[in-house]
Amino acid sequence: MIEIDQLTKRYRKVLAVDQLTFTVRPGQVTGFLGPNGSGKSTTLRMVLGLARPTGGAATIGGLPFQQYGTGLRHVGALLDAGDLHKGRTAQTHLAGLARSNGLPRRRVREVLEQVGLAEVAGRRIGGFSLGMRQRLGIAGAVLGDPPVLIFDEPINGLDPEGIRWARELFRGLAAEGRTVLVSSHIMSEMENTADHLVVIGGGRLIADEPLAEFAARATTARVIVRAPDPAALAAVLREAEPAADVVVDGAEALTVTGFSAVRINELAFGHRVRVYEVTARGGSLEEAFMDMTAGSVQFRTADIGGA
Ligand SMILES: Nc1ncnc2c1ncn2[C@@H]1O[C@H](COP(=O)(O)OP(=O)(O)OP(=O)(O)O)[C@@H](O)[C@H]1O
Repeated sequence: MIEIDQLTKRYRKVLAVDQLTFTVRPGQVTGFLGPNGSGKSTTLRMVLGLARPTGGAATIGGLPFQQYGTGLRHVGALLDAGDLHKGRTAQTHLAGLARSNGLPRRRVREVLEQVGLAEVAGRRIGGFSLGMRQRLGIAGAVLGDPPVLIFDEPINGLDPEGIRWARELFRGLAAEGRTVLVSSHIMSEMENTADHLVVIGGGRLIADEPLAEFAARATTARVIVRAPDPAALAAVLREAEPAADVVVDGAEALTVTGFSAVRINELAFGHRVRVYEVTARGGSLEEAFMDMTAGSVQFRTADIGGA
């Protein structure tokens, strides 16, 4: 279990993490989501004792990370796949980690097989693709067979086959009862991977809930209606269902949540209100995530032009 309690990190003017509180439980994959610059890496670095919190605390199994002696037996992590000694081979890199963490040498061969790098074990890391480096980083994380695993953007650079492999690996590790925390800035990467979601924006907690609950909310069907007199139709719908969400969108359109397209048609017909078109739309998780974090996105596309 990873417990994050009022965790805060300030870098001069930037409040990177702002009183963040959440718990990562064993036996499931927790997706840690947020747009670029939302504070995911900073949070993970604090959990791993690589950055000192300005306030609050992060503990793993009730203790700060620094109190675990041979770290890799307790917590495995992939932080930055680029941060590897390029002159070493995959084999020597992992052998070094095994030695410094008091792990049996046979684990090196086992994890190289597990991540699909056995055949390139003797090649220098400098010649590895980003996907191969991610696999090597994942190998390092699982080397000590730890009960807690943290992966920062592990899907980055993997091809579709690699993504499927990583997803199954994470799910398998969770099914063995381990605590698995996986960060990403892309919702769709988490859709078939995570059981639970923690969403942050601007260093603050935005959502902490099972993926199924997030999905149920996100995919609530909206119905778009085109009608010559949308206000008249809105009045009919609001009278029929005061709790429904009815928004007049311009001169000839309505967006309605809480009614089926069929019911809207029937109500309109019953009240002799004319409609041109009734279209049902299911929202995607990606859309819901973007809506949810819109207020906190640091680098908007429009800013890039430098206007
Ligand atoms: N060492 C540092 N010094 C100063 N500011 C920093 C430092 N590390 C991170 N920041 C700032 O803190 C904020 C959060 O950054 P962080 O890397 O944690 O976000 P992230 O969610 O991991 O983003 P990404 O998805 O782009 O990796 C950003 O504004 C970043 O510029």
